[in-house]
Amino acid sequence: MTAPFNPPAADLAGKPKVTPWVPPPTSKLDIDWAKLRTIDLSILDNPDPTVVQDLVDTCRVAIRDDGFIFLEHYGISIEQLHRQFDIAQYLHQHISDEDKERLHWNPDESGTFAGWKPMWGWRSKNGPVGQGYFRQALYYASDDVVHAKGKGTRMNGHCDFGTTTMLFSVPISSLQIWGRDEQWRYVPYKPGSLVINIGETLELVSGGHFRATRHRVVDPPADQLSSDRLSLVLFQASEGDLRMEPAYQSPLLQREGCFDSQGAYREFKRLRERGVPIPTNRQWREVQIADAHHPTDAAPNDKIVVKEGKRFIQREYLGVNILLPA
Ligand SMILES: O=C(O)CCC(=O)C(=O)O
Ligand SMILES: [Fe+2]
Repeated sequence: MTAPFNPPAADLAGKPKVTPWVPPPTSKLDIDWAKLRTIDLSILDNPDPTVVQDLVDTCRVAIRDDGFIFLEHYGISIEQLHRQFDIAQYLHQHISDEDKERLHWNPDESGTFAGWKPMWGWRSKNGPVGQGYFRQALYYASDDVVHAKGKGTRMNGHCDFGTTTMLFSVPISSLQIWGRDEQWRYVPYKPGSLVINIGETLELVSGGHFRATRHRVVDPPADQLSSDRLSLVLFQASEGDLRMEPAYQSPLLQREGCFDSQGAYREFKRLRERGVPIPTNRQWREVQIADAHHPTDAAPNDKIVVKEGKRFIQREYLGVNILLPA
């Protein structure tokens, strides 16, 4: 049984009055949505062990094959969830120019990924230490200048470098995942649910049993182009000093060994075989954050390679080659 989430009341004295966020309309277009499995946590309370076992089996397949999973009935009501959107909307509507400047994302000095980021034209240079954090992002309605500069991409294709990421499912469809059939597909909206996205650290630690799936953010479908998109995301941190190594002592790896078909795990295995030192969690995320580019900026570490007629972006971090669909 999940413990009830019981935050302080919204109308406590001294709290600002926050206007409710109204979910924008979903896309009515006929879209070939990504098909994700759902983990309904309330099933864990079911007295029938076969029903619970079914959930466990679904979970295992979703973790290994999809890496993107809907989570439902996790102990937070849709009203409580929407309050987080109210607050995010309030933040973006009320933040002053002075606070934008004071809190401007400055990884070189703050050493974190947190901070206010403009629509484009990020100032970051080098050396940030990415920690787990909660992000309230506002993707503005499609803008001709940004569209032309970024060619419709709002965040370049990537795998999250941490353990798990919790994305609040949102009505404006911009998030796309790269399927096993090498096609980008939009993630559909499932009101009130969280989209759990497995990151590279977990793929590595689990010896490839958990799949980190590539994803990106693009302009929404044609009927949503004029809507702003609020996106609330919780990134889970990992211990910076740990090496990006599988947890060989885990009962699962002892029993089944490592699962060799996947991205990050396979790349790191090659590194080990070549005798190159395995980076720590901190080194791995720092090198990636330092290289994070807004799609409107040049990305000097990117190389285009063509494999079997398909164009890929190749990046190289600490001797590991990352291949992303272009
Ligand atoms: O805004 C989204 O839906 C996804 C953002 C994302 O993939 C990221 O920040 O890592
Ligand atoms: Fe991501």
